[in-house]
Amino acid sequence: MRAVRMTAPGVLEQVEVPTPAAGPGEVLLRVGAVGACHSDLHILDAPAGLFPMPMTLGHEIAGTVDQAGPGVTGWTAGDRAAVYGIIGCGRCRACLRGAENQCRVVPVGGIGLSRDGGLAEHVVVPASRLLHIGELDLTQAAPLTDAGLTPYHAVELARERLRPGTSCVVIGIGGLGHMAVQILVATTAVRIIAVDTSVAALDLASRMGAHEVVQAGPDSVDRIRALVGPPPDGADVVLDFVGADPTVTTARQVVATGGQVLLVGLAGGTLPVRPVADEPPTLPLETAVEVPFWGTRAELQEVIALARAGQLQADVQTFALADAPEAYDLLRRGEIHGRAVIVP
Ligand SMILES: NC(=O)c1ccc[n+]([C@@H]2O[C@H](COP(=O)([O-])OP(=O)(O)OC[C@H]3O[C@@H](n4cnc5c(N)ncnc54)[C@H](O)[C@@H]3O)[C@@H](O)[C@H]2O)c1
Ligand SMILES: [Zn+2]
Repeated sequence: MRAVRMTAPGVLEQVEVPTPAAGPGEVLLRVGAVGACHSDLHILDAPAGLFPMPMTLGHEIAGTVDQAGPGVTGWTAGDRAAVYGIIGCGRCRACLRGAENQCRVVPVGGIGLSRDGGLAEHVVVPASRLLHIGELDLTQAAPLTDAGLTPYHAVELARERLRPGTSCVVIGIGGLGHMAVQILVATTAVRIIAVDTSVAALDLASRMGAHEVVQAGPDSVDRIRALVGPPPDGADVVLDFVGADPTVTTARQVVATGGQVLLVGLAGGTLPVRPVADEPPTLPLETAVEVPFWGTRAELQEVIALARAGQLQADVQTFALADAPEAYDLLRRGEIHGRAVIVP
């Protein structure tokens, strides 16, 4: 079969590999759609040794069951499914309460992270990772599994503060951010302020229901404060889907006293958390800082339900498998709006 693999650090190429077979408890899936996540770029850029190599990338997968391995019940050939990408140990305290995204044994275990992913004609996944998608299109279902699930989980973590009448600043309106805006619209009554460097991304944010948009630049802190109020007032919640120095700095300067910053983006920024020693403090008093990672299977089921109810729809741009390297180049240059989805 054809697969797009990371063959060396930074190198993504289409190669021929043997079609895998489903082992006990596993399912062979014919891949229908795979989202191109910015995390794949971080994986490509990571130093050798952090991730298996060569490895087929792609952790945002939807497809059709081709073959169920020995012992699999409940799934048969032809069933359509979305794939929950995390594979925890299944035995630690976190996994046992369903928080496989906090597994303490396999911290970043998953499909396309620690084993071959979905940028291929087929992928083998544990049957326990499959979720039914009803009538949803595979190109719509795939982005739900990360671009939908991760912001949904972040919003769940912030639920306590996202009361009616509060404000939420969403930084980075890309694959995850444009889903975050819709999730906030569908599940809260907060005022949504979208921030991005790109005008096209801000247009997308407005279409998705953001109440105000701010183009990121030297004056973004002042412009956001003009909307949410100056310290000690500010945004009740900041969702940072970039995580670079300029965005984490913005986040800590616009978050309200008693507010919450959720650092989702992995762009290597540093967020100093030393409220007592600093003068003035790096973060307002009583600020919560969280570092969400992906989400739980139960949350993915809710995300799928939200999409089936017509309240969450990825803005998708599709590419053939052979064009996956081009899709990632465009993503790196900031020229993908919404989510690039590869259709093998
Ligand atoms: N924590 C997790 O579980 C998790 C899961 C998935 C992705 N991620 C990470 O989240 C980040 C976003 O992923 P994505 O796939 O949505 O990426 P994306 O490339 O689709 O979107 C990024 C957006 O951020 C905007 N942006 C870039 N620099 C900016 C700046 N300085 N100020 C404001 N906006 C800026 C871009 O214009 C773009 O719209 C990545 O770092 C990714 O690795 C984390
Ligand atoms: Zn575990």
